[in-house]
Amino acid sequence: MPLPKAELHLHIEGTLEPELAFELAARNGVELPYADTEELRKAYLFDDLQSFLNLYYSLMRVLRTEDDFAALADAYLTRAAAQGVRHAEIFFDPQAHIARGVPIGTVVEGLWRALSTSEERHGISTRLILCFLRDESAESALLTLEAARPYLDRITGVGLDSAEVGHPPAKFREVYEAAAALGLRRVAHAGEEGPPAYITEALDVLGVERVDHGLRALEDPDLVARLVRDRIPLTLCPLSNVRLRAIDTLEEHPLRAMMDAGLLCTVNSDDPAYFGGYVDDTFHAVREALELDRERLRELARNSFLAAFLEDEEGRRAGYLAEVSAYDFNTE
Ligand SMILES: Nc1ncnc2[nH]cnc12
Ligand SMILES: [Zn+2]
Repeated sequence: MPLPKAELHLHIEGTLEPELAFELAARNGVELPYADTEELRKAYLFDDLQSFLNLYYSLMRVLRTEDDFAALADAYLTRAAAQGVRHAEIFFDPQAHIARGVPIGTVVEGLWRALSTSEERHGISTRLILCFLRDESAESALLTLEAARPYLDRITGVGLDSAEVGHPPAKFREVYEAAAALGLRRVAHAGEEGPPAYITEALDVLGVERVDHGLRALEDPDLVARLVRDRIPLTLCPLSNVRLRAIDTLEEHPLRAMMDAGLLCTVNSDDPAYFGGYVDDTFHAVREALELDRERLRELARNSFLAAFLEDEEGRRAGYLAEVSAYDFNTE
């Protein structure tokens, strides 16, 4: 039995495995520029975030109907359950679908079909987080939030993703203010490739409660002191950082140093179909590479539940935390 954990940084479109991509392509009559799944997998060699995003957006063309989004989410939840995930906060990128003529309603209804039965079918509680694409305009983000209005009872929060450098958080001040006014929680990718100043700006200008990645935080001691003092969680994605060449090797990942600095770190899979592992695979990889002992792993699992948006269900959070405390590593 794997260590119980929450996954807080997971792009549902990044869980599209080659097998499902080909199945949906056939079903929807979409041509893929790869002969088979093996050839597609060979394309998973990235130089940086942008080179990954190019493939990520291109492969999404196979997702067209509610059934497709339901199948995508159900496949993720099935895998996540086997990885010890008890709670998942799932990102989706509506603008990437709307731009292809797939309405946001198709996306949300499809995802919701899988999420609404996730507890009974997979033993996983879920939240949905709508991400704005930061390389699109602020106006487009506002229109997206407007388009999401009929579905807000299913959406817990907003996030910010896609190409980071050159698209600082402040560009999205207005849409984050509107999201806050609608009672939505706020997170943002920051400090993945971009500088630590983007993390500070996401806190100051967007009012984020959690930072996605925050990999470069250690470069700014004042920022670290603030993140520690305010207990702002970071959703780190170590396998992603290596695959997108933000760092050279997993052994050089700052996760251990960040934990030593008192930061509230969590470990997540980001886009597991592309980066070589789901979340428990990631736990195992960092455990080996950074020589983390069992209590460090337990701390990461505990942090994942502390950082989760479970304020409306504190009893559930307490139950998950008790599962972590009681976990016996000998049953792994
Ligand atoms: N790691 C990542 N960074 C930014 N945007 C993303 N979209 C999907 N994965 C992403
Ligand atoms: Zn991400």
